[in-house]
Amino acid sequence: MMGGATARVPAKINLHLGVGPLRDDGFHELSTLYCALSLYDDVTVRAADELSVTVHGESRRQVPSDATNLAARAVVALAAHAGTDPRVEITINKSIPVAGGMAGGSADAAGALVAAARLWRLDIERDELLAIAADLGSDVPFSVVGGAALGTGRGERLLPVLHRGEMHWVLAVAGTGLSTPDVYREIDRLRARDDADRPAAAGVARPDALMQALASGDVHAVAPLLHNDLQPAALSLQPMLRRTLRAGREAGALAGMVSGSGPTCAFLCADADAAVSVAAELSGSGVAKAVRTASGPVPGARLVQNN
Ligand SMILES: C[C@](O)(CO)[C@H](O)COP(=O)(O)OP(=O)(O)OC[C@H]1O[C@@H](n2ccc(N)nc2=O)[C@H](O)[C@@H]1O
Ligand SMILES: Nc1ncnc2c1ncn2[C@@H]1O[C@H](COP(=O)(O)OP(=O)(O)OP(=O)(O)O)[C@@H](O)[C@H]1O
Repeated sequence: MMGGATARVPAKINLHLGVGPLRDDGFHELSTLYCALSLYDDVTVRAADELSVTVHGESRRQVPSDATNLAARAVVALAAHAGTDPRVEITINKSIPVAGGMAGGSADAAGALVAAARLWRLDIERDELLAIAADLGSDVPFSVVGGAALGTGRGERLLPVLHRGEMHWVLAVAGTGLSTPDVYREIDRLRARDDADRPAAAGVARPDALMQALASGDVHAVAPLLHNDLQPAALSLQPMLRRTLRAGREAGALAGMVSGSGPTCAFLCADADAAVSVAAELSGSGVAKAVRTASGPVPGARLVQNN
Protein backbone atom coordinates (compact mmCIF):
# COMPACT_ATOMS: atom_id res chain seq x y z
CA MET A 1 0.00 0.00 0.00
CA MET A 2 1.27 3.47 -0.85
CA GLY A 3 2.11 5.93 1.94
CA GLY A 4 -0.66 8.10 3.26
CA ALA A 5 -1.60 10.54 5.99
CA THR A 6 -4.49 10.39 8.43
CA ALA A 7 -6.07 13.28 10.33
CA ARG A 8 -8.45 12.80 13.26
CA VAL A 9 -11.03 15.56 13.56
CA PRO A 10 -13.54 16.28 16.34
CA ALA A 11 -17.23 17.09 16.18
CA LYS A 12 -18.37 20.47 17.48
CA ILE A 13 -21.22 21.92 19.45
CA ASN A 14 -22.04 25.58 19.92
CA LEU A 15 -22.20 26.48 23.62
CA HIS A 16 -23.63 29.80 22.50
CA LEU A 17 -25.10 30.45 19.06
CA GLY A 18 -26.26 34.01 18.56
CA VAL A 19 -27.74 34.60 15.11
CA GLY A 20 -27.83 38.18 13.84
CA PRO A 21 -29.38 39.59 10.70
CA LEU A 22 -29.33 37.95 7.27
CA ARG A 23 -26.54 39.54 5.22
CA ASP A 24 -26.63 40.40 1.54
CA ASP A 25 -24.42 37.37 0.77
CA GLY A 26 -27.06 34.96 2.13
CA PHE A 27 -25.26 34.25 5.42
CA HIS A 28 -26.24 35.37 8.90
CA GLU A 29 -23.93 37.37 11.10
CA LEU A 30 -23.03 35.16 14.08
CA SER A 31 -21.59 35.36 17.55
CA THR A 32 -20.88 31.80 18.57
CA LEU A 33 -18.84 29.92 21.13
CA TYR A 34 -17.63 26.72 19.54
CA CYS A 35 -16.51 23.71 21.58
CA ALA A 36 -14.84 20.64 20.03
CA LEU A 37 -15.99 17.27 21.44
CA SER A 38 -14.33 13.84 21.61
CA LEU A 39 -16.36 12.26 18.82
CA TYR A 40 -14.12 11.89 15.76
CA ASP A 41 -13.98 11.26 12.04
CA ASP A 42 -10.67 9.92 10.68
CA VAL A 43 -9.71 11.09 7.19
CA THR A 44 -6.92 9.32 5.30
CA VAL A 45 -5.46 10.49 1.98
CA ARG A 46 -3.16 8.44 -0.26
CA ALA A 47 -1.70 9.24 -3.68
CA ALA A 48 -3.77 7.52 -6.38
CA ASP A 49 -4.51 7.46 -10.13
CA GLU A 50 -7.80 9.27 -9.63
CA LEU A 51 -9.65 11.25 -6.99
CA SER A 52 -11.94 8.93 -5.03
CA VAL A 53 -13.85 8.91 -1.74
CA THR A 54 -14.75 5.86 0.35
CA VAL A 55 -16.81 6.26 3.51
CA HIS A 56 -16.95 3.71 6.33
CA GLY A 57 -19.27 3.72 9.34
CA GLU A 58 -22.95 3.20 10.08
CA SER A 59 -24.01 6.40 8.32
CA ARG A 60 -21.93 5.83 5.16
CA ARG A 61 -24.97 5.70 2.88
CA GLN A 62 -25.97 9.27 3.82
CA VAL A 63 -22.62 10.68 2.74
CA PRO A 64 -21.77 11.39 -0.91
CA SER A 65 -18.82 9.42 -2.29
CA ASP A 66 -18.32 11.61 -5.35
CA ALA A 67 -16.66 14.98 -5.97
CA THR A 68 -19.39 16.77 -3.96
CA ASN A 69 -18.08 15.25 -0.73
CA LEU A 70 -16.64 18.14 1.28
CA ALA A 71 -13.37 16.23 1.81
CA ALA A 72 -12.94 15.89 -1.97
CA ARG A 73 -13.73 19.57 -2.44
CA ALA A 74 -11.14 20.39 0.23
CA VAL A 75 -8.43 18.37 -1.52
CA VAL A 76 -9.22 20.00 -4.87
CA ALA A 77 -9.12 23.50 -3.30
CA LEU A 78 -5.82 22.83 -1.55
CA ALA A 79 -4.25 21.33 -4.70
CA ALA A 80 -5.34 24.38 -6.74
CA HIS A 81 -3.80 26.68 -4.13
CA ALA A 82 -0.54 24.72 -4.07
CA GLY A 83 -0.34 23.87 -7.78
CA THR A 84 -0.36 20.16 -6.92
CA ASP A 85 -1.99 17.14 -8.56
CA PRO A 86 -5.25 16.59 -6.60
CA ARG A 87 -5.57 12.88 -7.38
CA VAL A 88 -5.78 11.08 -4.05
CA GLU A 89 -7.79 8.27 -2.55
CA ILE A 90 -9.74 9.64 0.43
CA THR A 91 -11.00 7.26 3.12
CA ILE A 92 -13.34 8.57 5.80
CA ASN A 93 -14.08 6.61 8.96
CA LYS A 94 -17.22 8.36 10.10
CA SER A 95 -18.44 8.55 13.70
CA ILE A 96 -19.85 12.09 13.69
CA PRO A 97 -23.62 12.07 13.00
CA VAL A 98 -24.50 13.16 9.44
CA ALA A 99 -26.67 16.29 9.11
CA GLY A 100 -26.72 16.39 12.90
CA GLY A 101 -25.58 19.94 13.60
CA MET A 102 -22.16 18.71 14.74
CA ALA A 103 -20.14 19.83 11.71
CA GLY A 104 -19.51 16.33 10.35
CA GLY A 105 -18.91 17.41 6.77
CA SER A 106 -16.80 20.32 7.98
CA ALA A 107 -14.69 17.91 10.05
CA ASP A 108 -14.02 15.79 6.96
CA ALA A 109 -13.02 18.88 4.96
CA ALA A 110 -10.67 19.98 7.76
CA GLY A 111 -9.20 16.48 8.01
CA ALA A 112 -8.66 16.30 4.26
CA LEU A 113 -6.84 19.67 4.29
CA VAL A 114 -4.53 18.69 7.13
CA ALA A 115 -3.84 15.18 5.80
CA ALA A 116 -3.28 16.30 2.18
CA ALA A 117 -0.98 19.13 3.29
CA ARG A 118 1.09 16.47 5.06
CA LEU A 119 0.96 13.97 2.17
CA TRP A 120 2.16 16.63 -0.27
CA ARG A 121 4.67 18.02 2.26
CA LEU A 122 3.24 21.52 1.68
CA ASP A 123 4.88 24.45 3.38
CA ILE A 124 1.62 26.29 4.01
CA GLU A 125 0.97 28.96 6.62
CA ARG A 126 -1.79 28.28 9.14
CA ASP A 127 -3.64 31.42 8.00
CA GLU A 128 -3.58 30.29 4.36
CA LEU A 129 -5.00 26.91 5.36
CA LEU A 130 -7.73 28.62 7.42
CA ALA A 131 -8.65 30.87 4.46
CA ILE A 132 -9.10 27.80 2.23
CA ALA A 133 -11.09 26.20 5.05
CA ALA A 134 -13.40 29.25 5.30
CA ASP A 135 -14.15 29.08 1.56
CA LEU A 136 -15.31 25.47 2.00
CA GLY A 137 -17.78 26.25 4.81
CA SER A 138 -18.34 28.51 7.81
CA ASP A 139 -17.59 25.75 10.36
CA VAL A 140 -14.49 24.35 8.61
CA PRO A 141 -11.91 26.74 10.17
CA PHE A 142 -13.10 25.74 13.64
CA SER A 143 -12.80 22.05 12.76
CA VAL A 144 -9.13 22.74 11.96
CA VAL A 145 -8.50 24.73 15.14
CA GLY A 146 -10.66 22.92 17.73
CA GLY A 147 -10.60 23.61 21.47
CA ALA A 148 -12.98 26.41 22.42
CA ALA A 149 -13.24 29.50 20.23
CA LEU A 150 -15.37 32.54 19.65
CA GLY A 151 -16.66 32.63 16.08
CA THR A 152 -17.79 35.85 14.42
CA GLY A 153 -18.59 36.94 10.87
CA ARG A 154 -20.45 33.94 9.40
CA GLY A 155 -18.64 31.80 12.01
CA GLU A 156 -15.31 31.62 10.16
CA ARG A 157 -13.44 34.33 12.10
CA LEU A 158 -12.01 32.72 15.22
CA LEU A 159 -10.50 33.78 18.52
CA PRO A 160 -9.36 31.13 21.00
CA VAL A 161 -11.23 31.15 24.31
CA LEU A 162 -9.70 30.33 27.69
CA HIS A 163 -11.15 27.24 29.31
CA ARG A 164 -10.34 25.14 32.32
CA GLY A 165 -11.21 21.51 33.03
CA GLU A 166 -13.22 19.07 31.01
CA MET A 167 -16.97 19.10 30.37
CA HIS A 168 -18.94 15.86 30.03
CA TRP A 169 -21.71 15.67 27.49
CA VAL A 170 -24.39 13.25 26.34
CA LEU A 171 -25.47 13.48 22.70
CA ALA A 172 -28.88 12.28 21.54
CA VAL A 173 -28.71 11.60 17.81
CA ALA A 174 -32.02 11.84 15.91
CA GLY A 175 -33.15 9.40 13.22
CA THR A 176 -33.68 12.12 10.61
CA GLY A 177 -31.22 14.94 9.91
CA LEU A 178 -31.93 18.64 9.39
CA SER A 179 -30.58 20.73 6.55
CA THR A 180 -28.60 23.74 7.81
CA PRO A 181 -30.01 26.21 5.20
CA ASP A 182 -33.56 25.04 6.03
CA VAL A 183 -33.01 25.80 9.72
CA TYR A 184 -31.63 29.28 8.98
CA ARG A 185 -34.60 29.92 6.67
CA GLU A 186 -36.96 28.80 9.43
CA ILE A 187 -35.45 31.21 11.99
CA ASP A 188 -35.92 34.05 9.47
CA ARG A 189 -39.53 32.97 8.98
CA LEU A 190 -40.22 32.77 12.72
CA ARG A 191 -38.59 36.14 13.32
CA ALA A 192 -40.53 37.82 10.53
CA ARG A 193 -43.75 36.38 11.97
CA ASP A 194 -43.06 37.15 15.61
CA ASP A 195 -43.10 40.89 16.29
CA ALA A 196 -42.15 40.28 19.90
CA ASP A 197 -38.84 38.71 18.87
CA ARG A 198 -35.80 40.57 20.14
CA PRO A 199 -33.92 42.61 17.57
CA ALA A 200 -31.70 40.42 15.40
CA ALA A 201 -28.71 42.62 16.30
CA ALA A 202 -28.88 41.14 19.84
CA GLY A 203 -27.78 37.86 18.27
CA VAL A 204 -24.26 39.12 17.70
CA ALA A 205 -23.51 40.28 21.27
CA ARG A 206 -20.43 38.54 22.70
CA PRO A 207 -21.28 35.86 25.29
CA ASP A 208 -19.06 37.38 28.00
CA ALA A 209 -20.66 35.67 31.01
CA LEU A 210 -20.31 32.26 29.37
CA MET A 211 -16.68 32.96 28.49
CA GLN A 212 -15.99 33.79 32.14
CA ALA A 213 -17.74 30.62 33.28
CA LEU A 214 -15.62 28.56 30.85
CA ALA A 215 -12.43 30.17 32.11
CA SER A 216 -13.43 29.33 35.70
CA GLY A 217 -13.99 25.68 34.79
CA ASP A 218 -17.24 25.63 36.81
CA VAL A 219 -19.66 23.45 34.89
CA HIS A 220 -22.55 24.56 37.12
CA ALA A 221 -21.90 28.15 36.06
CA VAL A 222 -21.70 27.15 32.38
CA ALA A 223 -24.97 25.15 32.35
CA PRO A 224 -27.52 28.02 32.71
CA LEU A 225 -25.65 30.12 30.13
CA LEU A 226 -25.90 27.64 27.22
CA HIS A 227 -27.93 29.24 24.45
CA ASN A 228 -28.87 28.52 20.85
CA ASP A 229 -30.85 31.04 18.76
CA LEU A 230 -31.47 28.28 16.17
CA GLN A 231 -33.19 26.01 18.70
CA PRO A 232 -36.73 27.39 18.12
CA ALA A 233 -36.25 26.84 14.37
CA ALA A 234 -35.00 23.26 14.84
CA LEU A 235 -37.92 22.54 17.23
CA SER A 236 -40.35 24.02 14.75
CA LEU A 237 -39.06 21.67 12.02
CA GLN A 238 -38.76 18.64 14.33
CA PRO A 239 -41.27 19.10 17.21
CA MET A 240 -40.32 15.67 18.64
CA LEU A 241 -37.04 17.18 19.81
CA ARG A 242 -38.95 18.79 22.70
CA ARG A 243 -39.43 15.31 24.12
CA THR A 244 -35.73 14.56 23.73
CA LEU A 245 -34.76 17.76 25.56
CA ARG A 246 -37.21 17.01 28.36
CA ALA A 247 -36.00 13.41 28.68
CA GLY A 248 -32.38 14.51 29.05
CA ARG A 249 -33.19 17.02 31.76
CA GLU A 250 -35.35 14.46 33.58
CA ALA A 251 -32.48 11.96 33.35
CA GLY A 252 -30.31 14.33 35.41
CA ALA A 253 -28.45 16.54 32.93
CA LEU A 254 -27.57 20.05 34.16
CA ALA A 255 -28.83 21.53 30.89
CA GLY A 256 -29.74 20.46 27.38
CA MET A 257 -29.99 22.16 24.03
CA VAL A 258 -30.14 21.52 20.32
CA SER A 259 -26.62 21.39 18.87
CA GLY A 260 -26.08 24.05 16.18
CA SER A 261 -28.69 23.59 13.44
CA GLY A 262 -29.77 20.28 15.03
CA PRO A 263 -31.30 17.82 15.34
CA THR A 264 -28.68 16.30 17.70
CA CYS A 265 -29.41 17.36 21.29
CA ALA A 266 -26.46 17.96 23.64
CA PHE A 267 -26.75 17.55 27.42
CA LEU A 268 -24.18 18.94 29.82
CA CYS A 269 -23.60 16.71 32.85
CA ALA A 270 -21.95 17.34 36.22
CA ASP A 271 -19.17 14.77 35.67
CA ALA A 272 -18.24 11.61 33.74
CA ASP A 273 -20.32 9.31 36.00
CA ALA A 274 -23.39 11.53 35.62
CA ALA A 275 -22.93 11.45 31.84
CA VAL A 276 -22.91 7.62 31.82
CA SER A 277 -26.09 7.51 33.87
CA VAL A 278 -27.88 10.16 31.76
CA ALA A 279 -26.82 8.28 28.61
CA ALA A 280 -28.13 4.98 29.98
CA GLU A 281 -31.50 6.50 30.88
CA LEU A 282 -31.83 8.33 27.55
CA SER A 283 -30.98 5.13 25.63
CA GLY A 284 -33.81 3.36 27.44
CA SER A 285 -36.32 6.15 26.85
CA GLY A 286 -36.47 5.61 23.08
CA VAL A 287 -36.33 9.33 22.23
CA ALA A 288 -33.15 9.10 20.16
CA LYS A 289 -31.79 6.84 17.43
CA ALA A 290 -28.43 6.69 19.20
CA VAL A 291 -26.93 8.08 22.39
CA ARG A 292 -23.23 8.91 22.84
CA THR A 293 -21.07 10.38 25.57
CA ALA A 294 -18.27 12.81 24.74
CA SER A 295 -16.05 15.28 26.53
CA GLY A 296 -14.45 18.56 25.57
CA PRO A 297 -12.95 20.89 24.67
CA VAL A 298 -10.50 18.71 22.66
CA PRO A 299 -7.92 19.75 20.02
CA GLY A 300 -8.85 20.27 16.36
CA ALA A 301 -7.72 18.30 13.29
CA ARG A 302 -4.44 16.51 13.98
CA LEU A 303 -2.30 13.93 12.25
CA VAL A 304 -2.52 10.50 13.84
CA GLN A 305 -0.55 8.43 11.36
CA ASN A 306 1.98 9.29 8.75
CA ASN A 307 3.90 6.67 6.82
C1 LIG B 1 -25.19 26.07 12.26
C2 LIG B 1 -23.68 26.11 12.31
O1 LIG B 1 -23.17 24.78 12.30
C3 LIG B 1 -23.23 26.75 13.62
O2 LIG B 1 -21.86 26.65 13.84
C4 LIG B 1 -23.10 26.88 11.14
O3 LIG B 1 -23.57 28.22 11.12
C5 LIG B 1 -23.31 26.22 9.79
O4 LIG B 1 -22.07 26.16 9.19
P1 LIG B 1 -21.81 25.31 7.83
O5 LIG B 1 -22.58 24.04 7.89
O6 LIG B 1 -20.33 25.28 7.65
O7 LIG B 1 -22.53 26.25 6.79
P2 LIG B 1 -22.08 26.75 5.33
O8 LIG B 1 -21.75 25.54 4.51
O9 LIG B 1 -21.08 27.83 5.45
O10 LIG B 1 -23.45 27.37 4.84
C6 LIG B 1 -24.56 26.58 4.51
C7 LIG B 1 -25.80 27.45 4.53
O11 LIG B 1 -26.17 27.77 5.90
C8 LIG B 1 -26.66 29.09 6.00
N1 LIG B 1 -25.77 29.88 6.89
C9 LIG B 1 -24.58 29.38 7.31
C10 LIG B 1 -23.75 30.12 8.15
C11 LIG B 1 -24.19 31.41 8.53
N2 LIG B 1 -23.44 32.18 9.34
N3 LIG B 1 -25.39 31.89 8.11
C12 LIG B 1 -26.19 31.14 7.30
O12 LIG B 1 -27.28 31.59 6.94
C13 LIG B 1 -26.68 29.65 4.57
O13 LIG B 1 -27.95 29.38 4.05
C14 LIG B 1 -25.62 28.80 3.86
O14 LIG B 1 -25.84 28.72 2.48
N1 LIG C 1 -17.82 14.43 4.16
C1 LIG C 1 -19.12 14.61 4.38
N2 LIG C 1 -19.67 14.14 5.51
C2 LIG C 1 -21.00 14.35 5.76
N3 LIG C 1 -21.83 14.98 4.93
C3 LIG C 1 -21.33 15.45 3.80
C4 LIG C 1 -19.95 15.29 3.48
N4 LIG C 1 -19.74 15.87 2.32
C5 LIG C 1 -20.92 16.37 1.91
N5 LIG C 1 -21.90 16.10 2.79
C6 LIG C 1 -23.32 16.52 2.67
O1 LIG C 1 -23.55 17.61 3.58
C7 LIG C 1 -24.80 17.46 4.25
C8 LIG C 1 -24.64 18.02 5.65
O2 LIG C 1 -23.96 17.08 6.44
P1 LIG C 1 -23.16 17.43 7.75
O3 LIG C 1 -22.95 16.14 8.48
O4 LIG C 1 -21.97 18.26 7.46
O5 LIG C 1 -24.24 18.33 8.51
P2 LIG C 1 -24.14 19.10 9.85
O6 LIG C 1 -23.22 18.37 10.77
O7 LIG C 1 -25.53 19.38 10.30
O8 LIG C 1 -23.43 20.47 9.43
P3 LIG C 1 -23.15 21.75 10.35
O9 LIG C 1 -23.18 21.33 11.78
O10 LIG C 1 -21.77 22.19 9.90
O11 LIG C 1 -24.23 22.70 9.97
C9 LIG C 1 -25.11 15.97 4.22
O12 LIG C 1 -26.48 15.76 4.05
C10 LIG C 1 -24.31 15.42 3.03
O13 LIG C 1 -25.14 15.20 1.93
